[in-house]
Amino acid sequence: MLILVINSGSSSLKYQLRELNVDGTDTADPIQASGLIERIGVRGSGVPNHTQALDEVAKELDEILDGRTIDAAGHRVVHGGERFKAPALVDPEVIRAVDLLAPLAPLHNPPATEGLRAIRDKWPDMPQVVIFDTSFHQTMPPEAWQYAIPDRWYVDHGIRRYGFHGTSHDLVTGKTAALLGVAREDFNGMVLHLGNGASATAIRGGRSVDTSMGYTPLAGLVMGTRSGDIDPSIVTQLITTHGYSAEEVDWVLNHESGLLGMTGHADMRQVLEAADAGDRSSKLALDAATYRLAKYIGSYHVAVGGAQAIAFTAGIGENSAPFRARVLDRLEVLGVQYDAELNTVRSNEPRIISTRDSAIAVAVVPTDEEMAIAQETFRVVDSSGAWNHGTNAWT
Ligand SMILES: Nc1ncnc2c1ncn2[C@@H]1O[C@H](COP(=O)(O)OP(=O)(O)O)[C@@H](O)[C@H]1O
Ligand SMILES: CC(=O)OP(=O)(O)O
Ligand SMILES: [Mg+2]
Repeated sequence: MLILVINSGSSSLKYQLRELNVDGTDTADPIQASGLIERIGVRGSGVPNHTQALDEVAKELDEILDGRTIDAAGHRVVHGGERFKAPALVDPEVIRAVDLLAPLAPLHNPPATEGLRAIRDKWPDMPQVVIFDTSFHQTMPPEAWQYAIPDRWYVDHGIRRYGFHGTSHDLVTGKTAALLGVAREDFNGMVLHLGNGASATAIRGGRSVDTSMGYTPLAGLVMGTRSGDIDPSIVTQLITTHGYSAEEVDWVLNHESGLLGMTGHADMRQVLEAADAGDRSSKLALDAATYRLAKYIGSYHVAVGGAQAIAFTAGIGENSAPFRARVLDRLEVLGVQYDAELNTVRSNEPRIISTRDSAIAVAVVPTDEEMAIAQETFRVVDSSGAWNHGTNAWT
């Protein structure tokens, strides 16, 4: 079985071609091809839109496929609104529904629908599945997702907390419960997905009950280029008093803030290096990022009714022992104790880095969104009987 995984970012397209066994499990060497097309729609890049980017992907794949056909495509879609609580098999109505969610994720959903349409046109018989970053968080109770704003803004515009990175939070929740040897339904804890975009999720009974991103992926933690939480009046003041346009403010908060805004570096490795070399703004940025994360962990300890574990995942969470140490040092008051040596061990396996006496276990658990998307795609197509071989998903 060959599954094409597509992750359309606002100006990039990542893909993986993965091979699964006929029962939907990974083969020994599942990644058959992978690639990244960047700077889509940026002037002078030569790739004006996601449709053209997919043309390039198709060309690259043609050589690797050598006559074999792809069995299905799975797309990461950032925003599924309230409608999509689970992955869905794509038909024309689903594409339209994703399109209608564009106002909630103007940078992310339009490229995703462009990708869905491009694949439909190129391989009309190939079943496609959409997997949403928001789905996992649809279990949050209203007290967690409702903002204290007039109800009509929710009713008329869909303004509420949605949350993102759900595919990763879901996968890591399952792996962490397994690592602890507890049933997923009995697992309470937090998952910290710390990549370029970063979010923390409170997990109670194996489900999301709160998460740090909000209406959009701009809210919450200090990220590579995003501010995370700020006072909303900053936005209105910049526009009404200081002459900025709404577009400029939106751009700066999403692309020129966070670590980049504070230090000149969006990449955590560079920030850590500069801080070690004595750079004051980098030290302050690390303090701000770890302080805010520690505050979220403290509040989620309350939200989940007492955490059994804290799981670190994604680029920074999996790879940066110094960043983890700086966060964990702030959690002593919760009885968290970690083993400084275990923290620095490099491994691709889920592992515990806390001491036996720690009141809350601390785990490092690798995520793999592409693997999860491929397996979900298989499961959805398989259970709907839509494997093409003669049938056409579009008729
Ligand atoms: N060894 C490391 N030490 C510190 N940070 C790291 C390390 N490896 C990766 N990172 C950080 O991980 C982040 C990227 O995470 P990743 O999950 O790959 O992001 P995304 O999928 O959102 O692009 C970057 O900030 C990068 O600096
Ligand atoms: C939703 C989101 O923030 O995604 P990413 O981390 O890939 O930017
Ligand atoms: Mg990511």
